[in-house]
Amino acid sequence: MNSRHIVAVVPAAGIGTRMQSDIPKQYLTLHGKTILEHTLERLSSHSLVDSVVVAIHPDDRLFFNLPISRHVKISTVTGGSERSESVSNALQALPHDSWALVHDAARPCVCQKDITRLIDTEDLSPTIGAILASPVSDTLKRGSDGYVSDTVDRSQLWRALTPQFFHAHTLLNAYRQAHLNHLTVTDEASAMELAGHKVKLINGHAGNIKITHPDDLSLAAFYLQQESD
Ligand SMILES: Nc1ccn([C@@H]2O[C@H](COP(=O)(O)OP(=O)(O)OP(=O)(O)O)[C@@H](O)[C@H]2O)c(=O)n1
Ligand SMILES: C[C@](O)(CO)[C@H](O)COP(=O)(O)O
Repeated sequence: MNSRHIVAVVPAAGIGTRMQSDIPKQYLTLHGKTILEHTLERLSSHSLVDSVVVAIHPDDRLFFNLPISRHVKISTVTGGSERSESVSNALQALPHDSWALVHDAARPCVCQKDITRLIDTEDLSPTIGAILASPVSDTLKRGSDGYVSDTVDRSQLWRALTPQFFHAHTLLNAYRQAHLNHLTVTDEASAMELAGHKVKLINGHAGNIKITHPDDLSLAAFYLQQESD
């Protein structure tokens, strides 16, 4: 039984440059709902999630038109110029001793079973967290000037997914330390690793894709359909 106070932190303040769309990708529609609505519905409906804090762009005029923006569990903070800043802004708003379940708005296909397995990971502590991840199954090449320079041993490589689950105050301090050291981190685990903490790898559903490029939309639509079947 989980006695922790768990807050889902949703970085949703990006502008989706790589999607090349007229609006930020989290507001594109799949199966009649925005990507952000799909994501927030899955997090806010999870029985182990006590509340949700969404980091939205300062100029975002779309979020509060969504009915889910009025969900009793959901509140917002202003995002920053980088994902790490958006997450840090949300972490500062959390009650002391919360646990942060950080999940990209751009990952609407996350399944509830994976969220439960991540939260229920054994032996977590303020200095030991856990992330969903997927083992690499392709042969990986390092490239230089358009040619293969070498083949990377994939046997111990994983793709980091989200959610990533950490003690909120420890994670905030880790992000602050990375920022003070001018280190760019692209996920919560990187900040925690740099701070010398441990991160458990929890095998997650490969369909939990991050919608980044236009081609990802049809794949996400497929995986969303699988969940609703
Ligand atoms: N300053 C930022 C940048 C990103 N994000 C969020 O972090 C998640 C993962 O980032 P990414 O996929 O890179 O989204 P964008 O930054 O919007 O995409 P791009 O890099 O193509 O602009 C997304 O849900 C995005 O909204 C955020 O909250 N604040
Ligand atoms: C957090 C993340 O989704 C883990 O794979 C990834 O690092 C986000 O990267 P992005 O460039 O901000 O999309």
